[in-house]
Amino acid sequence: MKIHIIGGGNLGVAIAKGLSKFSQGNQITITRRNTSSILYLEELGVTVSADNKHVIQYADIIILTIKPYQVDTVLAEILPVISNKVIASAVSGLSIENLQNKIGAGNSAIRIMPNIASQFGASATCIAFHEKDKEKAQNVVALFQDLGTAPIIDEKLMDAATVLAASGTAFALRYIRASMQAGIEIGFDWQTALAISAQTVKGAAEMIMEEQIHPEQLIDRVTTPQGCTIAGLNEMEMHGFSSSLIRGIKTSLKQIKG
Ligand SMILES: NC(=O)C1=CN([C@@H]2O[C@H](COP(=O)(O)OP(=O)(O)OC[C@H]3O[C@@H](n4cnc5c(N)ncnc54)[C@H](OP(=O)(O)O)[C@@H]3O)[C@@H](O)[C@H]2O)C=CC1
Ligand SMILES: O=C(O)[C@@H]1CCC=N1
Repeated sequence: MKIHIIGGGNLGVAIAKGLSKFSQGNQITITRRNTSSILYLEELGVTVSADNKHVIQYADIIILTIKPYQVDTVLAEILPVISNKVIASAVSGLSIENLQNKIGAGNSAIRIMPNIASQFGASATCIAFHEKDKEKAQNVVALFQDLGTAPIIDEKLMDAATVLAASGTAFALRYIRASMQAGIEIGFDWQTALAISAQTVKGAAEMIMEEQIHPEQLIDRVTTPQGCTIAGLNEMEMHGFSSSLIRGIKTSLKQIKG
């Protein structure tokens, strides 16, 4: 397929890199106004352009990875030269209905919420679309399945997905950083502490995904009675570990909803 990514920033580049590695047989074009920092993507076989319209008429899927306030400018530029296109938007807060109204009935609006782990084929990309576009959305779903998981969700959960799955990357990284900092305090150099913390999180996530059980069942396997784990966990909870995470996620959601 021919994939046209508009907005070669953090997310757009992660998707382009992921597609070049994990989704064979696609032709990828990525655009931004100042291309100098992403020209290296050409070495991965990705076409880089400052012209949003460059080969767009051949695109099977157009992916929007621009900021909300950049949408109208970009659409004004591309709409005169496209018709009958699938436009997959990762723009946070932009509803399918709003995008569909902007792009007209001749094109299809699909909403996607990937995260930057797309680059490593490890994103959790939530996807929503209207029933009329069910068939056209299948290519988008298949594409993002190559980049990790791609659950189809009800659009009313899209803002929640943004926070859980996209902002969630930063939340998980902050846990890893805190764990690393503690690791330094108890005797490791930062590199060793970081490597141990990251691998431990990866191992925990793999167990959850493999066994598909409640985390507390796995936690129970680690917490030896009178042992160090339960002592540490209880101390963390007394200082608001879970509640601070929950409050943070709910605050992020409020920020999107405005
Ligand atoms: N970062 C993330 O983890 C995630 C982000 N999102 C959403 O994705 C969108 C992009 O986020 P993010 O990648 O972080 O933002 P960035 O600012 O990193 O990327 C946006 C890119 O768009 C380019 N751009 C701006 N105007 C135009 C234009 N007229 N034509 C073409 N390109 C343009 C900018 O480059 P230049 O100025 O050179 O044109 C910039 O590189 C946002 O809506 C965000 O909410 C969603 C999920 C995860
Ligand atoms: O922070 C943001 O607004 C964007 C959306 C999710 C991740 N980054």
